[in-house]
Amino acid sequence: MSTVIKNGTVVTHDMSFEADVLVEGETIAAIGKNLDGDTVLDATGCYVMPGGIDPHVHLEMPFMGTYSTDDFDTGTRAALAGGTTMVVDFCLPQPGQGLLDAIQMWDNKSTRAHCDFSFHMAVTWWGEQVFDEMKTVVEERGINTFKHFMAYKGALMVNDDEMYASFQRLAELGGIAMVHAENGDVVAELSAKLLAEGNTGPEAHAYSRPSQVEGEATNRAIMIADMAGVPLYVVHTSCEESHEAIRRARQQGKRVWGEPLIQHLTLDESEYFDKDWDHSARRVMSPPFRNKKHQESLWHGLQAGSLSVVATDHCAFSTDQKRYGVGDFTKIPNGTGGVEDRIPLLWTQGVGTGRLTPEEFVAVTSTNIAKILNCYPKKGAIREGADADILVLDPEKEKTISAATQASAIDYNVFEGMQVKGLPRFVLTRGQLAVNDGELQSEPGHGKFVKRSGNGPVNKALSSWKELTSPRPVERTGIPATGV
Ligand SMILES: NC(=O)NCCC(=O)O
Ligand SMILES: [Zn+2]
Ligand SMILES: [Zn+2]
Repeated sequence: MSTVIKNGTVVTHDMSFEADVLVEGETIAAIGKNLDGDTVLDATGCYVMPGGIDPHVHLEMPFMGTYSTDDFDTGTRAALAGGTTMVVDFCLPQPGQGLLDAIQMWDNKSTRAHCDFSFHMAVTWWGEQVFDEMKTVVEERGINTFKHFMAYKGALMVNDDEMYASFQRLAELGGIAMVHAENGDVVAELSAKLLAEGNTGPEAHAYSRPSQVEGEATNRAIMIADMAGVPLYVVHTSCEESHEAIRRARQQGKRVWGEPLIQHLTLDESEYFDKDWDHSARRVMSPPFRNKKHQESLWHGLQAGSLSVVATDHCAFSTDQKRYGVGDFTKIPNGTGGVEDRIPLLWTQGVGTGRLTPEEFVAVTSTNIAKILNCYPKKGAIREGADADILVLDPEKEKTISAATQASAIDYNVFEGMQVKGLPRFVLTRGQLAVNDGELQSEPGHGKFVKRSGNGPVNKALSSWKELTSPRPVERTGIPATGV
């Protein structure tokens, strides 16, 4: 069975051109003029691009005494509805739990995925078992990215010595370090002080996490990664201080990437000052939404290339779950949804305004992260042999975002009421039609795990450079006799 997508404009990260795309089975078989197939999808007036990759989601995440509501079934369905064809979740070992054990749990959770997925591993504690199992995780399980939480003290947070040890191990294994960069000690102090002063509402969540805590932690992680000789990926970069650290590091030749979220690009801190407790609590996430100055900085970073990827950190809690924090903002489960809305919102507010070109849009929603994760060109590419993960985006199709019509399982949407122009006409996941003329028809269980080997091109380059520039003893002649 073959499918041909006809009459569209193919957009890749570096060029656009008119061509048909032929899909045979699960992969792209040909790109060219006048192609034929068993099924014809008409892409007249549309852009044909690599399906979105969201490298930061938490599906059924155990967190703050509950589990995030969207699981691999509803979450990946929502992804496809919004033009995303691959998501990457985080395996979170409990303190003392082995990494391979945690992967087993995530394998069990992900059997109903509608689109392809992969995992990052989180290093939530440190010991010999973690050190040993990291090798198996990279070399046998195909996970080359390891996240470190510098926040959530007393829960997921690791300290600098643990982070440095883990980063060094990753450098040996050809892995990539990831960080949630917020100074967890300072956040804990500020939170306790705010609560003691009677600041209990959701706005205090934002007060407890000023941009300095993120800027400081980002700088610290960059320096530790540089000393360990490992590439670094900074998740949910939300502010100028953090962006500035990443920008500077990249200008110095350090291998660092920054990931802004669609939420931070389009929503701001005024959400926390709403008189409705539920409205504000639903938008509690870490880092919190910032002011317009920070927002502009993130857009500029995407334009300049100092920020590389737009993600969502999709971690959707229902209103009832958010209410665990009535009377104490530190108990509001942190997280917001976005996986379904990232592509239409970024197209509308990025390409629609002229901030981004269509090619830059493809780069930051798909191709850049496929390269970073070392699964390019299987993913993130429209080219022969690539997986047929394809988004046909109709730039004229519009909607108003509403919880009433979303695929996500939660009872609200943080983007409620926002107008978007640029929606999927068709979405293919490994050749299977998941969105047909705007209608979702995906299947649970279709999604497969994507293995990603270590030692990608950036790891190889960085380790060569570190080897070349490593400290060496000076060869000397005429060493004086000891002076005693
Ligand atoms: N971001 C957030 O608030 N929740 C999800 C967990 C994390 O990524 O920190
Ligand atoms: Zn985080
Ligand atoms: Zn996250």
